[in-house]
Amino acid sequence: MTAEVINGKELVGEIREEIKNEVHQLVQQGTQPGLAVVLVGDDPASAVYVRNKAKACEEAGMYSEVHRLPAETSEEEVLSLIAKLNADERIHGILVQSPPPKHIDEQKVIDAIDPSKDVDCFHPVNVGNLVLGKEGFLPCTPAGVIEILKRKGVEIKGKHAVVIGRSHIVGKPMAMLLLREDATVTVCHSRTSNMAEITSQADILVVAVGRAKLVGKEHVKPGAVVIDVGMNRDENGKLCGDVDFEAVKETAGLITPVPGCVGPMTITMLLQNTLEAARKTGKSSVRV
Ligand SMILES: Nc1nc(=O)c2c([nH]1)NC[C@@H]1CN(c3ccc(C(=O)N[C@@H](CCC(=O)O)C(=O)O)cc3)C=[N+]21
Repeated sequence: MTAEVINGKELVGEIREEIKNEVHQLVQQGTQPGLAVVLVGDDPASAVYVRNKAKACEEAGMYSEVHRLPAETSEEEVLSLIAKLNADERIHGILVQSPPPKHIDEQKVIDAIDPSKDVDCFHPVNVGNLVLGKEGFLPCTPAGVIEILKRKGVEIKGKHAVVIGRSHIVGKPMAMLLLREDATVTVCHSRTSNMAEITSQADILVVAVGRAKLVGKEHVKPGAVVIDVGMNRDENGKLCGDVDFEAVKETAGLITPVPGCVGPMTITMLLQNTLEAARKTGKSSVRV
């Protein structure tokens, strides 16, 4: 058996087209959704992501601004920029690229973001609402994974979903979202023993660890849906996920490629959240 490889470009293109139409309508009502991205330091990978986010905003008809701050910027200066963006009526979404340089307390910066502008869904208020199942922003990468599953017609309810990884950004909120969709959820991590035994029971396997080729054929039940959130460089400097794609492709039923699926879908969910934030705050933006 050979897996169907999900065409991420097609999926993402479809959703971005929908978002673009909704942005257009909102602009006609007098509000242009606006996103501010804050990048502290000069990590080259972060610079690429930030550029991709700004470009996606523009293509969707949104306003975007990128604040590039030198690596030695003080925590105080970042906090004062956040305060300015919180008060800026043109800005509906604020994202501080993670991770910041070590001298900056990331949690402190996140706590300073107005929760109604926290399009990453990293603020404790939004994380709390997510866990309680209340309305609010959904974290971009996990929300993107759910979107992929739904658009591909994968049933989640009653299925065994296994998440590998327990980060605050992906693993934990991913488990929460799958639970909200009525999956039976197991979370594996670096201290899990007999991981293959557990993951090979999964109907849906989401891998978010950050280690190239961690997941092989022995980890995957024949016919399972495998979602690869990893973003690594292999020995030749080529982008690759956490899943040994060539091996697992033979076993899985449905699989996501890296690059070209979860990454662009994450950015799409960021656009979605920014649009929602603009809708909620209503009339405060640029008048056209
Ligand atoms: N506050 C914050 N929010 C984030 O959402 C956030 C962050 N910090 N820090 C870093 C991670 C990483 N991340 C990616 C998003 C898109 C791609 C993406 O589009 N990847 C392309 C490839 C891009 C390339 O060529 O390098 C793909 O998978 O096809 C990758 C990585 C968001 N993150």
